[in-house]
Formats: sequence, structure tokens, C-alpha cells
Amino acid sequence: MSTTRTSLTPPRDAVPPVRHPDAPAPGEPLGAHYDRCFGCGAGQPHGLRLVVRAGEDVSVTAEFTVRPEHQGAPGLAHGGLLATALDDTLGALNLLTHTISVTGRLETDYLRPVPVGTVLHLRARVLARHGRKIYCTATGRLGAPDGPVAVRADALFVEVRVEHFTGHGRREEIEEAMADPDMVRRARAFEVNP
Ligand SMILES: CCCCC/C=C\C/C=C\C/C=C\C/C=C\CCCC(=O)SCCNC(=O)CCNC(=O)[C@H](O)C(C)(C)COP(=O)(O)OP(=O)(O)OC[C@H]1O[C@@H](n2cnc3c(N)ncnc32)[C@H](O)[C@@H]1OP(=O)(O)O
Repeated sequence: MSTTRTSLTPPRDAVPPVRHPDAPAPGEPLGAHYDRCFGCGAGQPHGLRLVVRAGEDVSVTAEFTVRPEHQGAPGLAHGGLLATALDDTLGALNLLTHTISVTGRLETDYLRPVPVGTVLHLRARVLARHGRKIYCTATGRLGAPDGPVAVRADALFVEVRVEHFTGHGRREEIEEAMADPDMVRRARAFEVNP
């Protein structure tokens, strides 16, 4: 892979994103894309347990409460975990567009420290799409949806087929996921999305 692909600015002929007609209404919880996801899964005891909701247009909101196990310095959240929270919130946009895409590039700005105990209010939205490339952006605000911005990210997600997971994931987790009819139904439904 080339290491020179740095632009996160959508090209001129990128198209606006489309919210899928079956996407949950604004304010509705989106649930986890995978129960054992480190970001949003309820079945992941060590995870961030993000609570994600559909937003307006092609956007989502999420809340993340910073716990003591998330520290990088005394009393402050670890930057990598904050990037994870942004990444997972961006990933939840898949549930609005009915697309399966993965992070290709994530560029994060850390603007303010985030103390333990903070509720970080995250918002992500898709800016544009160009072929398989999905350009999106996210912010994390301290304490309230209109609080000061502590972290932000621009990202490029790349659409993949379900074989991305079945071909690369460890066999035992893939078999477990394939045994879950909801998971398989969702994956297939997303794949036929034009
Ligand atoms: C039963 C199984 C169920 C499976 C699940 C089903 C349903 C769930 C539904 C949704 C949930 C889906 C995902 C999870 C969501 C959230 C979790 C948070 C998000 C993550 O945490 S997700 C993990 C981290 N993520 C990775 O683990 C990716 C590793 N990586 C790769 O797998 C490849 O690298 C890939 C696929 C990215 C590309 O590979 P590829 O071979 O398919 O495509 P290619 O390289 O040709 O790129 C195509 C075009 O993207 C441009 N491009 C690519 N990479 C770029 C970069 N870095 N910078 C700038 N541009 C880039 C190229 O320049 C080209 O552009 P152009 O078309 O203009 O030439």
C-alpha cells in the first residue's frame, strides 16, 4: 500500500451521503453493530460502552463516560481511547447508510484534556462519498452536547464486503457471529444496499 494517501478532503466529484430509508429516526438508539465491540458492545466488559443514537441527516450522536480504567495520565483520559471513541462513533454511521465500511484513515486533534468522570458527547457525520470512500468527521464535547470541543477527527472509511470480516477474523468469533441470525441478516442486508 502506498503511504502517500493523506487527503481527507472529499474530491470535487464526491457525492452527498444518503440516509437509508430504513434508518432509525433521529433520537432512536442504534444499538451495537457487534455485541463484543470494544467501543459500543454491551457484551464487552472492558469496553467503552458507547451509547449511540441516530441524528439528523447522516449523523449520529454518542455518549461516553470516562472511567478510571480509561486513564493515560492521573485523572485524565488516554488519548488512544478518545480516538477509539471517535472511531467507533464514526463507524456507527454505517447503521444509518446501511453500508459496511472500515476505517482507512483517522486523523485526530486533541484540543482539551478530558478528566475522568467526564461525559463526552460525541457527534459524527458523513460529509461525502466517492466510490467506496466515505469522508466523515466527528467531535467530542465536554459535559454537554454544546460543551467545549475536546477532541475532533476527520476520517476516511472504505466500503468493504462481508468477506472482509469472514476472511480475516479469527475463526471462533466469526463462527459465533455467523450463528447469530440478526448479525447475518444485517450483514447481508447492508451488502445489497446499492
Ligand atoms: C458475520 C460477520 C458480520 C460482519 C459485520 C457485519 C455488519 C456490521 C455492520 C457494520 C459495521 C462495520 C464495521 C465496524 C464499525 C465500527 C468499528 C470502528 C471502525 C473500525 O475500527 S474498523 C477497523 C480498523 N480498520 C481496519 O482494520 C481496516 C484495515 N484496512 C483494510 O482492510 C484495507 O486497507 C482497506 C479495506 C481500508 C482498503 O483496502 P482495499 O484493498 O479494499 O482498497 P484500496 O486499498 O484499493 O482502497 C480503496 C480506496 O480507498 C483509498 N484508501 C484506502 N486506504 C486509505 C488510507 N489509509 N488513506 C487514504 N486513502 C485510502 C484508496 O486510495 C482507494 O482510493 P481510490 O478508489 O481513489 O483509488
